[in-house]
Amino acid sequence: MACCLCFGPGRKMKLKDNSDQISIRDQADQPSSSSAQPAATAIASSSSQTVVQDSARYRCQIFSYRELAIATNSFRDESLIGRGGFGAVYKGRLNNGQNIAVKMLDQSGVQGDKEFLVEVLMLSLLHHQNLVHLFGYCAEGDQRLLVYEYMPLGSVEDHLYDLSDGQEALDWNTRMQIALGAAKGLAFLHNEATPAVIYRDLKTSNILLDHEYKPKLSDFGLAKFGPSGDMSHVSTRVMGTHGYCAPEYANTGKLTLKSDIYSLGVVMLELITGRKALMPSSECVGTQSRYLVHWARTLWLDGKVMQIVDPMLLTKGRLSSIVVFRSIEVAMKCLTEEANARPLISEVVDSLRYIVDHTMRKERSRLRREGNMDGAGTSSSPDETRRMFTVREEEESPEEAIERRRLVVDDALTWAGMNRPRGTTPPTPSP
Ligand SMILES: Nc1ncnc2c1ncn2[C@@H]1O[C@H](COP(=O)(O)OP(=O)(O)OP(=O)(O)O)[C@@H](O)[C@H]1O
Repeated sequence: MACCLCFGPGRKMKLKDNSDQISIRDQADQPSSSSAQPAATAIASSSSQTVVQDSARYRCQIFSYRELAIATNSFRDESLIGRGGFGAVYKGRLNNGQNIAVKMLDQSGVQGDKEFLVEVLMLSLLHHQNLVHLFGYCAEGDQRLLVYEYMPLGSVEDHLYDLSDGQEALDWNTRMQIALGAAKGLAFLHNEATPAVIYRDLKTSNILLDHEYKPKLSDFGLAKFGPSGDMSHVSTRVMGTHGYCAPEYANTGKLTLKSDIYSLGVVMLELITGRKALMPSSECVGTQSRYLVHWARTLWLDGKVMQIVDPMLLTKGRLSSIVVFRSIEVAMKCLTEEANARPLISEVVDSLRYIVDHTMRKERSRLRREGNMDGAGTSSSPDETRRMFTVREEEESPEEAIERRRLVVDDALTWAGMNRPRGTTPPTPSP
């Protein structure tokens, strides 16, 4: 395979990969590494003979191995911040003071080279506030390294499971903001890139957080261009992560944008439940399956909404039943078995925006009622929170009460019409 990066005049950038073309809006930030050389000249991959050619508008920079060794203190263990399927990840600092994360490919062979190249190509072209920024790469001899902006709060996974002593659980609002940011990143890939990009590996360990918990998608090594022309899907070898793969993709290898929507539904469930996509068997009593999706769906269909919610959230302040109900419903729609019935990413973004706005409105009106702006974020006891979980009508303004009833009726109708399996009753929030 030979592919080259080339950019035409004006604000559009184009990628040619044989006959395929991608054009996206150029929203790139200037890379801040002064030590890196200017634009790419060539990546020659021994196995695939892939070549990335130079261009004035190609923002990705080449780093020397020596430069990155200096930045990471010779890749010492103290600089190691994580390890994934691609290889080890190190924290480093460039000469200009810029913090970086350096991923070192330890997987030799065609797959590793391919993922390296796809990552460079995709992230060189795709720039959005919810995608991690790739500063550049190093391809010297057999060495393959990727240089990213450093994300100080690590991955979302690091904040959901196995918390260290004293580590605070994420509150509801932050979790929903993370879901919204991840959905916006996906919306950019699905709707702004032409042809669309299927991310293919959405999971909590691939959503990184900046210092304000703003989420950014990382790891584009498995990303694919979406179907072109009349094609409804891309056929490909099934790759991804257990627990996140859409059923039709896992079973047939047919990949569509809706496969990403399914994975987003799984991520939302993880944020809401605080449970892993593939649960330890000790946690899934009552279902035969270790899949979080099956566990949550069983409770949802039984109307046991409260049991789905992460108990840690109940210690972190008030939750509105409408908002919780709505968010689980959005996740469940994303997780519909029939791919075509899943929502578009734009619809998910709208729903999540509503959830985030509604949560903030509720919090503001609570603070106003209490006349205590300093009370923001104060914890209540689990019992108190449980008591407040179901919003009492007298606490609502008349408009909120009307809105709440309208939502519940909408939901019941939606469920009765679309999702409800025969013989089950539509779920209602349990007290
Ligand atoms: N840009 C970054 N800034 C800060 N930490 C990072 C960055 N990139 C990766 N990490 C850390 O390194 C860990 C490993 O990341 P990596 O993307 O290599 O693997 P993964 O996504 O966890 O797993 P897999 O490769 O199997 O999908 C992450 O969980 C994260 O904690």
